[in-house]
Amino acid sequence: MTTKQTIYYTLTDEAPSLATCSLLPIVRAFTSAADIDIKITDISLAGRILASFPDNLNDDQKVEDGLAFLGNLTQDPDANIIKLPNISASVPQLKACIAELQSQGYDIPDFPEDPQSEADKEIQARYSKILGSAVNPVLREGNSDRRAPGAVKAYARKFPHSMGKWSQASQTHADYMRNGDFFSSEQSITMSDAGSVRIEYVDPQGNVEVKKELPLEKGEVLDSMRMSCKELRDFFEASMQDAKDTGVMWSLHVKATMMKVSHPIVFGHAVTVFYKELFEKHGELFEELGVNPNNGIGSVYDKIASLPRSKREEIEEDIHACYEHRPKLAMVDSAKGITNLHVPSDVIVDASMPAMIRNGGKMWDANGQTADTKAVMPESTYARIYQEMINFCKTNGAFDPTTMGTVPNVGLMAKKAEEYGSHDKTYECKAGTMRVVAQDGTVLMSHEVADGDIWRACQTKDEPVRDWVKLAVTRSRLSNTPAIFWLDSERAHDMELKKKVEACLQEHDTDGLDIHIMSYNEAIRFSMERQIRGLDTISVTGNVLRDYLTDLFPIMELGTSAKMLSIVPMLKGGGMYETGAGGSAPKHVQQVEEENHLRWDSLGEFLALAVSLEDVGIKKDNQKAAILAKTLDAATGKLLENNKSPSRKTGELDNRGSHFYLGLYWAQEVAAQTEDEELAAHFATLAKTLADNEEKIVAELADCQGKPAELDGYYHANRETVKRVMRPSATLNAALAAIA
Ligand SMILES: NC(=O)C1=CN([C@@H]2O[C@H](COP(=O)(O)OP(=O)(O)OC[C@H]3O[C@@H](n4cnc5c(N)ncnc54)[C@H](OP(=O)(O)O)[C@@H]3O)[C@@H](O)[C@H]2O)C=CC1
Ligand SMILES: O=C(O)CCC(=O)C(=O)O
Ligand SMILES: [Mg+2]
Repeated sequence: MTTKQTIYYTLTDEAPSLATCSLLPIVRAFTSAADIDIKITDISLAGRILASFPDNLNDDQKVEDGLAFLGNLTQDPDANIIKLPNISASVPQLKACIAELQSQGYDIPDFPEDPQSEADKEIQARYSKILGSAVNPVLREGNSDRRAPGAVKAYARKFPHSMGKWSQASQTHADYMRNGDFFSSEQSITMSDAGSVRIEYVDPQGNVEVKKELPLEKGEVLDSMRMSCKELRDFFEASMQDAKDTGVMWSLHVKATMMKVSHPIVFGHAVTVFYKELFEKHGELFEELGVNPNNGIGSVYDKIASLPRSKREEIEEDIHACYEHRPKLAMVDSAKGITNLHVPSDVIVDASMPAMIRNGGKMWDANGQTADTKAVMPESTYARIYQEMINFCKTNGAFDPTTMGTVPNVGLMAKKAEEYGSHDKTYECKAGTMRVVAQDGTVLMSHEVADGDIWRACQTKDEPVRDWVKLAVTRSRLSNTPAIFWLDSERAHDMELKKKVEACLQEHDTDGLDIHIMSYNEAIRFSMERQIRGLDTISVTGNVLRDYLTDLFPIMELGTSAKMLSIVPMLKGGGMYETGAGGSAPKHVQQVEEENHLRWDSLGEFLALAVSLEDVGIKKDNQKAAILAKTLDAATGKLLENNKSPSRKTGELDNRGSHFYLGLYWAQEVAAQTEDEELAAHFATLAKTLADNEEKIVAELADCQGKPAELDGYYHANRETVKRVMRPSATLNAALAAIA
């Protein structure tokens, strides 16, 4: 019996949204034959802004709140969602998107940076729900299972990506705080019963302000920690001085998107320390102009644009004067003069550190040359693993993608676990005490804080931890691979989790499995030692390491994390299939605009779709869906084997061309299978048409390249225009229309 099933496919931003326009018509040609409806749900940055201001829009401008819809859907055991990467917006990105929408005639308000009136405060509150990583935490109602499927690993071995050379004499290193950071102040408790606690601030006079009441579940772990503002600034100063003295380039790596409250503050301190004299001299004016260093030095350029020319030039000269006695800064775009301190969302640690390590420990300087780098990640908790990998590469040389083993990840992610759910419990403090107090007045945790210190609390619920341990045991069993729980003996939080993990493991059959608990440095060394011997090791980690490691290892192994299979088995039974583990690659859109070539690789989408279809097959007993899943995997394997992935070079096969080959191979696979003759017959014609016209279609897809492509918008491009750009082959379009 077949019941119609809907797969919700997200419409996001930038390169993935362009790719969707080309891929979906092909996918729909297949899924319609299995009675599966693919429904687009808009969770793009522009879509989320429009959905937040319905009262400002005409009826024909109003849009559905796609994120709220999908958020509810995660609670449905039948949920089947394919989630592409989306923009996690910094303030500059949000403002750019607002300006674009306004220019298109949407009467939405400006982002009030310093709201005074109640009305402005309300507008800012709506916008702050859209800022940073606002999508993933809503949808991720499950833990994370990310790995490189066999076919992908085989492809990387056959067609290895380039790897930079590592020299033993490399000056590159990770630099982090030794004292005064979150790591050195972490406290943690586990709730023996359900109950509520209060987060309180006590001023030096002893007055108590309740910041928040927090209902907690039985078995929930609650942490609190503090970063000293003074020690952070002293650290930045010393680190910049050391880089200057030793002639190494300076680079800051934070996650201002996901850690959307604490990391922009950290970023802002780096900006005001680096450009110290500038902020000392023009502090008052900057205050008046509304310069916010947390938005980067770009904010200074932005706000001084309206000043009289002579004043502006004076400030620009003062900016340049700062470079004289500071170390070289790593560049995001040396041609355009965009530095690492321009915008907080340009350098995102999970992708930027692996990219540097893959590149022999080098980043780009202002002259477009590569240079050894002091990679600064103030918070030492996780920064230490990068130093371990750097040491390892200095000793052993660069990893070899043709022989190295793989490190898949099982990540604790559900219900905003750990630091990634801490934004609504993060405070930039005044001097006094921050504490967590039980209902009966017992002080459970407490920190002395000084002006400007950052204090935060993190929650980890019991149910996700149990599910995570179970997922680790299941993956270890199914893949016959050792699993390492990365739990640091120096961390209060991890020691609370360790008790739970040990108890939980007792409840599972672990006979014959190789399961360990190790501190981070030990765990990464163990995994890398095995890896260079071609052996695989599952990393079982908390939420931040999930994010970091699922870029770090894939970027070494596969060149990009876009090629990962990324599954979120939802706690309520549904499934979310994320595509890859990387982002939305803004550089790729630029290339389309300039040369009409999209180098985005949709392999993550192909992999996600196959597991999504497999799930429909099982849950709905839909045999056709099961066949489509199997044949899609086979087609993806063939695509990799024949190297039909997009090339980076204009004129060569791009994203659209790789979609054509996927369609061709998929049709051929369905036509060739014998389990369902009706299905085979249905696709035989498509297979033949596509094969007969291969040369013509590939030529049509190449001929359009080499000239600029107009998308009519960046954040909110015109979908009809994008369709024309992304579907330029009349022959392919006709073949797909014929089967519909
Ligand atoms: N799941 C999610 O929703 C995520 C969203 N993001 C968002 O994405 C944006 C960019 O983040 P960033 O840190 O630069 O990370 P990205 O992963 O987008 O970029 C790193 C580099 O990886 C390569 N890459 C990534 N995906 C692909 C792909 N599918 N095909 C080919 N190459 C790929 C590109 O390299 P090259 O340019 O050399 O081709 C790219 O420049 C931000 O807005 C961020 O918030 C980031 C991570 C996850
Ligand atoms: O949601 C985000 O901002 C990024 C998520 C991410 O990097 C990841 O899950 O790997
Ligand atoms: Mg990531």
